[in-house]
Order: sequence, then structure tokens, then C-alpha cells
Amino acid sequence: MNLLTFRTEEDLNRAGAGLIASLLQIKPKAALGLATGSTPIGIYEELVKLHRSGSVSFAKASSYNLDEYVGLSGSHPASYRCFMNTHLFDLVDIDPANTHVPNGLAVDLEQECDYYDAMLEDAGIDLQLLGLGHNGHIGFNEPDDSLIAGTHAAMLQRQTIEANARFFDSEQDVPKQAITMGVAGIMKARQIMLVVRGASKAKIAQQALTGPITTQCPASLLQLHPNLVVLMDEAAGAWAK
Ligand SMILES: N[C@@H]1[C@@H](O)[C@H](O)[C@@H](COP(=O)(O)O)O[C@@H]1O
Repeated sequence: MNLLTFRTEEDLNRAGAGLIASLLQIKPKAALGLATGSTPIGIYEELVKLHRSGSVSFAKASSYNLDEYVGLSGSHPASYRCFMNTHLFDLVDIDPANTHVPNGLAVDLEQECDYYDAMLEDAGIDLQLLGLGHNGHIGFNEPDDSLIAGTHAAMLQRQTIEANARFFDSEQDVPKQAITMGVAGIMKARQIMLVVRGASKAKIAQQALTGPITTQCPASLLQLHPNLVVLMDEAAGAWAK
């Protein structure tokens, strides 16, 4: 595991974007595993800047997002599809046909999950970007007695609904279910970049990265990944010094 702490958010964003840009330079057809939430926004902003300056192209790349709310269409402003279009896809030269986000409106969720897994298997994620939930979740893999390997429809925990209510008009509007890549799908990525920001996540980051590996903290499984890089700001990574 490579633990990196950054003095400023700008430094962290540059490092994160730099990693993705270097991969695309070496492997233009890279399959990127992407994440939503507030954590990756700064990294996407840096990537857009790099793209505008001509330093990076997504023209041959493909992307696979971690998750999507069940019941939201891609045009709903709080959907992860809409988030990705707004923060990255519409601002760079990626072919929209090569961007993949689970379909939250799928009538048959099981079929949608199987379809997504088959796509992931085919693509082989080169780099998976991850944020961290306050309860240790990754994607929408919530703490539990057991975890699910493949893409599945997950029930969101109260804490997650509360944390994500800021993206909706009210807490009642937050969907209770989401389609998420499973832990095996995440762990299959050739490289994982976990990004953690803010003092409120310091404790769970420390627990996930140095504590016991347990399904009660899904991010702790990342300790088993052979190629994990963790980017933290000083507030989240104070314990790592
Ligand atoms: N499903 C997403 C996760 O993929 C994300 O990592 C997490 C943290 O979000 P934030 O970065 O906004 O703290 O929230 C959501 O629940």
C-alpha cells in the first residue's frame, strides 16, 4: 500500500489527476473505474484542465462507474450519470458510448447487474478510483456480516442516506437502494486509487487501512490489494505521519 498525504487539496487533486493522465498516456485505451461523491470532484476538475491544455485525451478510453441510485434516470440531477456528465464526460473528449454507469431504471435489476459484471469482466479495469463512506463503505457496499462479490442492488444504510441527502432536496428524496459494483469487481482492478478528504473521515480511514480486515468495514478489504495507492489530505491522513 502506498499512503500519500498532501498539504493542500490542490496538490492532492494534481496528484490524483496526474496518475490517471499518466495511465492514459501509457495506455490510451485504458478502462477507468470511476466514482462519484464530493471526493473526486477536484480530481475531475484537474483532469479537465489537463485535457484543455492538450496533456490528456480520453478519446480511446472507456469508463465504468461504481454505482447508481435505483429509480433515478440519467437526467435526474442527483443521479450519478448526471454527476459524471456534468463533472467530466461532457467536458473531455471521451466517447459517450464508452461511458458506463449502471442503469438505475432497469426493470430487471438482477439482469442489469449481470450485464454490468459481464462488461466489467470484458473490459478489465486498469485503475479504480474510490471515495470512502463515513461508515467504511466503498461504492455502495455497506458494512454487514457478509459482502457480495458481484454487482448487485444494495439497500442503503441510514448513515449513508443522511450523508447523501445534501445532493437532494430532502432526505426523503434519497433513494433507499442502489446498484453497486461488488467488492470482487472493485478488487479485480489492476490498480486502486482511494481518495480520502477531511477530518471527519480520519478515523474510518485509519481503521480501514490499519485495522482488522472485516466485512464490517468494507474498505478494509483494500488492504489485500497488491496495488493500492491512497491519497489523503492532511486532515484525513494526520494519523499516517
Ligand atoms: N456511493 C458513494 C461512494 O462511492 C462515495 O465514495 C461516498 C463518499 O462520498 P463523498 O465523497 O461525498 O464523501 O458516497 C457515496 O455513498
